[in-house]
Amino acid sequence: MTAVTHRDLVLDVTGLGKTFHSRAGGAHEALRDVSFSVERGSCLAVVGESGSGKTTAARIVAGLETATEGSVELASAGSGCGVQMVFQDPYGSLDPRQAIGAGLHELLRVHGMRRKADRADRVAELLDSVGLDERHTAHHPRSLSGGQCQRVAIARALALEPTLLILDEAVSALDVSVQAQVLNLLADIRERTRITYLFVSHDLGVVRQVSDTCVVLRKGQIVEQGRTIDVLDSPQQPYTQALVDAVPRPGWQPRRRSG
Ligand SMILES: Nc1ncnc2c1ncn2[C@@H]1O[C@H](COP(=O)(O)OP(=O)(O)OP(=O)(O)O)[C@@H](O)[C@H]1O
Repeated sequence: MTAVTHRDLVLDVTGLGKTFHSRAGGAHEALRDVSFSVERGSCLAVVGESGSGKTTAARIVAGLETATEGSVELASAGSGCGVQMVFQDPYGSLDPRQAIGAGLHELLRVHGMRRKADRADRVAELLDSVGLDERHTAHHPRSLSGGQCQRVAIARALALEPTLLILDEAVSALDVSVQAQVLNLLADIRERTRITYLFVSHDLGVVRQVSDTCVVLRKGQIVEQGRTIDVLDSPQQPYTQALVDAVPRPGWQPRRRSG
């Protein structure tokens, strides 16, 4: 048995900085000196309030945005494709004109799977891995629920066997019960495949459930990082404490106004 050693990092981000420049000549520093790493098979959550820089950090790691400073090192992917990303809007990430099965076939074909029979096997396997089946291949996105669409988006991301899967508010648009199903699915996939997750979320309840470690961003800078359970159970910084306090706990009642 090989233990996950400290050196078995899938992602190592060092000193990341990003400044956006507007046409009018203004500058906005979205990230400053952000460093974190993720061990193979683990899940790192990036948390923080709206505008703290979570998506910018994720997009830089995915190669969709360039950093102004710093470096992103990603473990080599073997036969897979490195990084894939799943976004918040399940419908927006799928082609509305294409049936689910045809979309997956095309994706696999473009990535070099020539034989139709091989693709059909892989499509069945991928749908099965996200709790869908043959019946869903003929569906178009609009005839699926939000949760089913997000499962398809995850299947498409997994099709390319990424080393790292970035989930940017990937369950935020779903109802709580559907959210729980997709989170369980992500946990199952991680157990089966040892895939690594970078999980961007403003929802600390979800973050507590899915992640091993977390990074707390505020105005583009890391204010706290460590094991999720430690950070959320005993936050060292007032900002983190305020985020934790904002999460309703079991038994929480909305305050009623008297009179
Ligand atoms: N392309 C861009 N051009 C200019 N400013 C940008 C751009 N993208 C993001 N920003 C700014 O950078 C800051 C960080 O944005 P980012 O989307 O990374 O935050 P976030 O934490 O993901 O927020 P949210 O949860 O609302 O998506 C914000 O002030 C945002 O307005």
